[in-house]
Formats: sequence, C-alpha cells, structure tokens
Amino acid sequence: MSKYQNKTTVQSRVSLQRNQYRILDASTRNRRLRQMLESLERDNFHEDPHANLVMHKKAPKFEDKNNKFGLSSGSTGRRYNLPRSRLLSLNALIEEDSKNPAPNYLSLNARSLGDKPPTANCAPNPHIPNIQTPVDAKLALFKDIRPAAEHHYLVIPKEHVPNVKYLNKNNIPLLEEMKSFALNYFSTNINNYDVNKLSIEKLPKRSFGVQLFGLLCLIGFVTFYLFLMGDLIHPICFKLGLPTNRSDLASLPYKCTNSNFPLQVTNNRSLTKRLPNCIIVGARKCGTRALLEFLDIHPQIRKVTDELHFFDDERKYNLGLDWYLEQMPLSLESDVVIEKTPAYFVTEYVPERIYAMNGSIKIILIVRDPVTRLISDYAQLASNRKAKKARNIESFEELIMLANGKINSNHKAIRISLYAIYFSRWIKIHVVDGDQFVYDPLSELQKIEDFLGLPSHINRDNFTYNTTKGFYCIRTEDNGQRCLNKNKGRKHPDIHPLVIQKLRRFYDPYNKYFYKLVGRKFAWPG
Ligand SMILES: Nc1ncnc2c1ncn2[C@@H]1O[C@H](COP(=O)(O)OS(=O)(=O)O)[C@@H](OP(=O)(O)O)[C@H]1O
Repeated sequence: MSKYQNKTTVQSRVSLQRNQYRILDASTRNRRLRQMLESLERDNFHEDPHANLVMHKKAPKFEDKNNKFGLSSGSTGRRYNLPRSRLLSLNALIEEDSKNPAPNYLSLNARSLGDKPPTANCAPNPHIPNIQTPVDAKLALFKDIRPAAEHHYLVIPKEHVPNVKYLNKNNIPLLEEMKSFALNYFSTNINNYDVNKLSIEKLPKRSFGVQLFGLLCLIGFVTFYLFLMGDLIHPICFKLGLPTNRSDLASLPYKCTNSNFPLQVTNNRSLTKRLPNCIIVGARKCGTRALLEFLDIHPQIRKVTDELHFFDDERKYNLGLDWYLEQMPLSLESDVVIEKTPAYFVTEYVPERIYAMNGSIKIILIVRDPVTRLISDYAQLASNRKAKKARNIESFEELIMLANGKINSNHKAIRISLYAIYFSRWIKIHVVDGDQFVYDPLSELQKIEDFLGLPSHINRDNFTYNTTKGFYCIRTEDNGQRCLNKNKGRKHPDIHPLVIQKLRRFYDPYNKYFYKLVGRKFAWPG
C-alpha cells in the first residue's frame, strides 16, 4: 500500500470515526437532554419554595428495632395500596372498591398522640456550668456554654414566657427590664461592649438555658443574647422563632404584638413539640399553600412551614419519627399542629405510614377542577424549565397526549388529577373545594375549623382581595396584605379547546365517582 493510499485510509478511518463520534454525540446529547428534562421534572415536583427543607445535620439514624414509636418502615402491601404503575379503568376501580371494604388501619401499630405525647427533651442537665453572675429575683444572667463571641451572656426571665411568639405589648416592661439588667451587668463588669449587639432570640432547644431551667421543662424562654465581640448582629426584635406571617415587626423593637396570639399562656406549661394531628395531604397545585397559610391565622393552629416529605421520601422516613418531631413547631396540647406535603395524597404507602403514627389523625385534601390542576402543573413545569434555560420545552399536548391522540394516562400529572383512584386509601378525611376556596376562602376555612373541633376564629376581616393577583391575601395588622409569592397564580397557557374537551371527557367518569366517594358534588365541567 502506497504512502498516499495509507494516508487516505487513515484519513477515511478518522473521518469514519468522526462520523461515528458525531452519531454518538447526537445520541449522548439526546440522552443528556432527556436526563436533564427528567431531573427538571423531578425538581418540579418539589417546587413549592417551602419544599426545600434542609435536612438536620444531627438527624438521628432510624432503625426499626429502635423505633420507639413502633412504626414499620415499609409497606405491608395491603389491598388499598393501588399500584402506582397501574391505571385502573373506571369500572375496574369501582369493582375493586366494591369488593373491598374501607381500609382498616386499626391493625397497624397505631398510637394516638393523646395517649402519651412525645415531648422534647427537657431533662435537667447534670453538667450545669458555672453561673457567673447575680441572679436577681426576676431574672438570671449567665454565660452561654457555647459562646458565639468572646462575651456571650443570656438573660432569662424566671416568669414563664413560653416562646417569643407569645410576646405581646404587655411584655414590653419585662423586655425593658431584661435589657437594662444586661446592660447594667456589662457596664459594671466588662469594658468595651457594644450595645448594638444586644439581641433577642428564641432559646435553642437543649441549650444551656433550657437545661438549666429544665426543671420547669420550658423550651423557648425569651433570652437576651449579648454578642459583644461577635459578628452576629441583628435587630433587637425576634429573628428566630417568629414566622414572618405573624410578624408585624418592621424594625421597631418590642413591636411584637399580634391580636391573634393568645395573650395569656403563662400558666400553661405543656408547650412542647408534638407530632402533627392534622395533615394536608394534597392535592398538588390545588391551593395547599394558601390553605395552610390561611389556617395559620387561627391562634390554635401551628403550621409546619416547609413541606417535610417525611412519609413519601424514603431517606427522610428512615430518619424516624424523632427527626419528624424535631421539625414541628412548639404547641400546646389544645393546638392543632398541621403539616402539608401534597405528594402524600398520591404516594401509595403514605396513608399506612401516617395512620401508623396516629390512628386518629385528621386529613385534609383540597381539590380543584382536574383539568385546571393539570394545566397548573404544566405551567409550573414550563416555568421551571424556562428558568433553568432548558432548550427543549415540550408543549402541553406533547406531554399529555400519545401519538395516537389518546390521553397519556401514565403521565404523572394526568394521574394526580384522578382523585378517585387515591381517595379510598384515606380515612377521617375532609375535602376542600379548591375552586370555591379561591373565591370564598372563609366558608371553606370555617368548615375546617369545625372539622378540627376548633372554636371559630377566622373571619372576613382576616382577608383582603388583591385585584392584581386575583386572589385573597391575609390582612396584616397595619392594614397591609400578605399574599402568596408569584409561583402561585401563574398565567396558564392557552390550550386548544379540543384538547380541553378530550381531557374533560377523560376525567368525567372518574370525577363522578369521586363525587360519590366524597358525598359532595363539585362544579367541574364534564
Ligand atoms: N389565595 C391564594 N393565593 C394564591 N394562590 C392561590 C390562592 N388560593 C388558591 N390558590 C391556588 O393555589 C395554586 C397552587 O397550589 P399549591 O399551593 O397546592 O401548589 S403546590 O402543589 O404547593 O406547588 C395556584 O395555582 P395556579 O393559579 O395554577 O398557580 C392558585 O390558583
């Protein structure tokens, strides 16, 4: 073979390889694109800004044998666990439901919270550190055992203030006293301190203060932290522990009053972390966030802000109920603690896990017109993909329809709107009309107060209509409004009427069956 021929052969081999590479590259690119879209889709299912719960670093490891709550970590495969991959035709669904009576969770190792509420650890610490200072009749001042600065002291009132959330303007004299007590100590004992570094915080659980006053079993004393040399500076009013919706703090110190708060709780010593006695399980994109925020107006409702995904996410569930409990807000025994995670409604093994935790837990489901829900889901997906600069955003039709023009009943978003197939797994469930909730939140909220056995509290004055957003928002104390963020109430894409019609036909029988199961009609077009 001549040198020239040899060179040509090598060249053609190179170009062949290049061609092969090109082919390979294209498929790799496709694969990557697909993976990217899939991961975007996964992301999309955690879109609520409150869904990004950071896992606690010190979360206890969960092992079945050590599980003091007696939960099993897996599904027992009961009949009410409809396999996720199987979409029953309506007739098959009705037949299956009629063959099986309502699920009975009594055989689960259920425990009621009322029996023995799990409490946070309030035992006195045997290693009480050196108290450095005067302890006057009303207040105590001592050095923090884990100082965040060279001089880091705490002032704690002996009077019981369960939590910063319970402060109101009546407590201003106490706060003033705490402040001057601290300043007095510093001016006589320490040089060179900076009064701007005085702050109020919720006392962290298991901190020295809690341990020291552990006999009183109080978590969340109001404490003054003096960070004399540290960087931790924030305004004097309540950085921690006060949900923003309840804050009307502006920058004014001590302006922590909110008429919704119970003013007198000083005799109630049972403020502690409790597992939820109510869960909003779904459905996704039906108004779960607005529902939670609006319910939180009630003084006896304590919400968990983040979507915890405890029961549907194996990683979280394996951390055990100790971890779950840790995420709960402080509450009184008479309070209702509510968590919301919309993925619970459609995840087959979740009901069993929830009822194993608490057999008498109250469940809330909010639903809306299935087609609008589906479009809302798509609007979110498209917006997330756009935000992540995805090159290929499928159209709504591409996602929900098969090439033969049929509805793609395996598409997750399509299935979430098939409320009837998930509904019968739940007991003690109250259903909220999400479409009605947009126009008249109060009537739906009042029904929930009733369902939860709470005194009626939420009223018309708690809301104000935001014409720009087209939604009700919470009226704040200064007559302003607090609305949900812009992820709620996105513009929906225009969908061809024929596609809408097809979807309506697809959902109609399932909707009718759902009405029957719930015992209530919804005004969803058929
Ligand atoms: N008061 C108020 N303010 C804002 N938004 C409201 C309100 N009430 C109900 N909704 C509807 O809530 C829809 C979002 O539902 P979710 O909060 O369940 O979404 S998520 O699953 O948590 O992502 C959201 O859906 P889209 O309009 O499709 O974005 C809203 O229609």
